[in-house]
Amino acid sequence: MAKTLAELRVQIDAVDLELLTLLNRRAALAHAVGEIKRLDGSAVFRPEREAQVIHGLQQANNGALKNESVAKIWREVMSACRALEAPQRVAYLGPAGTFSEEASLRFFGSSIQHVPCLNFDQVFHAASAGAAEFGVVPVENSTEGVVTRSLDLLLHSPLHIVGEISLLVRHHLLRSSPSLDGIEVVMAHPQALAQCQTWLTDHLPHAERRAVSSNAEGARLAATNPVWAGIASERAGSEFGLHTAAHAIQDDAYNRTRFVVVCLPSTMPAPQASGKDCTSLVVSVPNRPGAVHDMLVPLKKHGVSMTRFESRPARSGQWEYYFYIDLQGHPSQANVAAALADLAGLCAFYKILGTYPLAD
Ligand SMILES: O=C(O)C(=O)C[C@]1(C(=O)O)C=C[C@@H](O)C=C1
Repeated sequence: MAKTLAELRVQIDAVDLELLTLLNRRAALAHAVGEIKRLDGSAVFRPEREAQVIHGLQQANNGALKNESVAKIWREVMSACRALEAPQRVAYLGPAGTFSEEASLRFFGSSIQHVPCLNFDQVFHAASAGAAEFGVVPVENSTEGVVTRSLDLLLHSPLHIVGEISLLVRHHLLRSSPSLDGIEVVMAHPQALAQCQTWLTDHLPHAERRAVSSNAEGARLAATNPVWAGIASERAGSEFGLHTAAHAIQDDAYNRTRFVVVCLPSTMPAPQASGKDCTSLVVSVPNRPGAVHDMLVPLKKHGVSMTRFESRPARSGQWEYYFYIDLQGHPSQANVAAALADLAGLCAFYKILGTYPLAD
């Protein structure tokens, strides 16, 4: 005979108690690992080990749970275990409710200490000066292109890139009422205003577009005045008790932002090869005919794919540029190492920004 709801719940309660005992046993083991790491001064956060754990469990999974759920559950379990080893402080553009916060939670799980910052400069400063172990900043958006300030900060920073996250970014028009009537000012980060400009021209042609330090800050301000609106995430809307006056107003339905995770090499060394890696670097070449072409020759010669090539002014007043390059692969691969060595020999300036596993 089928079991009753009450009987099934009794069984669930028993399984939960077993799970709790097991999770606490796991937490105690992680705590012991943390002691070893504290004594030898090695990094607490080991993304490659976490990826291995999840992969192993997904291979072993033959139950009803989807592999995607297995990954989500263990990411959180390991986030909680990591926090027992040592609290991991993560700096990002705040306040609460920004996409940078969402990217941080996606990468580290929810057991982090939040260090919300006023701008990207502060994020870099927090992670370099020891106020946070890690920083998370956007570097490019599929609609608007590069986030120039992040690239400029990476150039001279002692921080290196140890990971990336790609987020589907849906912007909503948020305000204290659910209609579009009477909106005089729309506030958001300049990147979000740019990502929604066609919608704003079509639907709110007379509203002033006001740039503020973050989308969540725009949402916070929108809650203080009925003729103001903000462009931000659903999370920011609920954080500040706002209505969604228009959903998904970004001009491109597939609008994505790529974030990178940065830290001091002493906090965490470059991740080992995962099999699907990216190496980011910034270079400059002497200002002479063919120099940019020559720079790409080593990549072709050693069969290394370039997935990104951006230029930024060198600010010398001489029309000189820094080139930001993403390569597929890890320097532990012979062809990547050879291409990098050849490239370094051609460049007036050469800096590896980091090597890290590609986002899923
Ligand atoms: O294996 C380790 O190095 C651990 O610290 C344990 C653990 C885990 O919970 O499994 C926690 C944090 C690390 O990022 C990787 C894995």
